[in-house]
Amino acid sequence: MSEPRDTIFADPLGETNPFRFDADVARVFPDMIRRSVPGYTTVVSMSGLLAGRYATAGSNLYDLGCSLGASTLAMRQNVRAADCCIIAVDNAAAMLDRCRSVIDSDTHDTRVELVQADIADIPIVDASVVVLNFTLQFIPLAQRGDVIQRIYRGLRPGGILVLSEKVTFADPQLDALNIDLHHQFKREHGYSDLEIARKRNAIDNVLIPETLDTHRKRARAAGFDSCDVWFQCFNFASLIALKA
Ligand SMILES: C[S@@+](CC[C@H](N)C(=O)[O-])C[C@H]1O[C@@H](n2cnc3c(N)ncnc32)[C@H](O)[C@@H]1O
Ligand SMILES: O=C(O)C(=O)C[C@]1(C(=O)O)C=C[C@@H](O)C=C1
Repeated sequence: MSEPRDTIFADPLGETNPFRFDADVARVFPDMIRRSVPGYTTVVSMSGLLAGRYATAGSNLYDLGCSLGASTLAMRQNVRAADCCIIAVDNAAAMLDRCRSVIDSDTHDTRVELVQADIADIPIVDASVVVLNFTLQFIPLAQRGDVIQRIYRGLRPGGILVLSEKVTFADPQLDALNIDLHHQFKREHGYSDLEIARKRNAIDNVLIPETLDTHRKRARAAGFDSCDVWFQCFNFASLIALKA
């Protein structure tokens, strides 16, 4: 069955309110994110591969900001370690409702728990893998250090954080170029200039991107022994951070 198409910002007379993960967004989310985030499919499937490699028996795996469960499913399909539990967290009821039916129709063995909560509040306990795919960017800047520190503390030694984000560049020319390339990517995936402009306004001050350097420094400050980029396409990147 084909996914419902994202036309949320297509109406020239529509109001542009701040972006929210409501029922309208939840309905079109798979199409929206695939046509909006260069490399999304690769990031999700490689999150699964990494989860398969780092999951240890009896541990928890977290998918923080799970949306409709794409990364949860990728992890579930790859985990071979015994007695693991994937804890998928999102604070948007509309996203979690749809996530529940996605997970219910999947037949892989690893247990999945869905939790409606703010990732700034949930305890991270006995984890081998934590995935934060395109979610930290929505957390207030002042809370981000604490979120990463709690993840570090909740990971077992040998555990991994996968952190994927929209990023900015300190060099203004590179920043402008990458924003432009991202918009070209969206145009080539069928979004009009109007839709691109309206979405840009809607996510302004809602999605706050940072530089890769800021992400690396925050991970180091939280205690991670190694952290660097494993994937990047334009202004979207994914990092791995390792706890020795
Ligand atoms: C871009 S989506 C994440 C995509 C998803 N990780 C995937 O791989 O398909 C961001 C998600 O983060 C959730 N979110 C935003 N702020 C949150 C918070 N403070 N606590 C929990 N979830 C949050 C949103 O509801 C949304 O579902
Ligand atoms: O930056 C943009 O233009 C986006 O559309 C990106 C983005 C994201 O990275 O989360 C923003 C909101 C939606 O969740 C889907 C994609």
